[in-house]
Amino acid sequence: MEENPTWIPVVALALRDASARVLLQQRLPHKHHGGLWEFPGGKVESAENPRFALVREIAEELGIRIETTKLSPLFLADEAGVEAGPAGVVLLLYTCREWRGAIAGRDGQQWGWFTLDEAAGLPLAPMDGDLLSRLKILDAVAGQ
Ligand SMILES: Nc1nc2c([nH]c(=O)n2[C@H]2C[C@H](O)[C@@H](COP(=O)(O)OP(=O)(O)OP(=O)(O)O)O2)c(=O)[nH]1
Repeated sequence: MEENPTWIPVVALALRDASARVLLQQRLPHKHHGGLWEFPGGKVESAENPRFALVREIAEELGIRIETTKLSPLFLADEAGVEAGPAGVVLLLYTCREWRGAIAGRDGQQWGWFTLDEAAGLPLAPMDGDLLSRLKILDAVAGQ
C-alpha cells in the first residue's frame, strides 16, 4: 500500500464578487487547522462527482446555491511542499462568479470578502495559501 497510497479528494471554491474579491472563511477552533482561513468546501464523498460535492458543501457551509455549469476548474494543491496534514489530501480549487441566495456562515464560522493582497495577509491553511499564491499569479496574467 505504501507504494500505492490512497488519497482524500477535497474540493474548494474561489468565489469572486464584482470587485474580484474572494470569499474566505475561518476554520472552527476545534478542527484541524482551527482558526486558519480557507476557501470554503470540503471532502468529496465516496464516488461523488467533485462539482456536485462542491455545490453540496457550499450550500451546507454558506447557504447559497451555485451551479455545476458555472464552475471553472483552476488548480490543485497537495501536501508536497506545504506543511504536512493528514496523509493524502488533494485540494481541487474551482472558481465561480455567480450564486443565488444570501451568504451566511451556517456552521457559525467567520467569513468575509478579501482582495487577494488582503487574503495573503491572513493566517491561511497551508494548501489554501499555496492555491492563493497561484490565484494571484493568474489574476496578474489576466490583468485583473
Ligand atoms: N482547506 C484545507 N484543508 C486541509 C488542509 N490540510 C488538510 O489536511 N486539510 C484537510 C482538513 C479536512 O480533513 C479536509 C477538508 O475537508 P472539510 O472542510 O470537510 O473537513 P472538516 O474538518 O470539516 O471535516 P473532518 O475532517 O472533521 O471530517 O482537508 C489545508 O491546507 N487546507
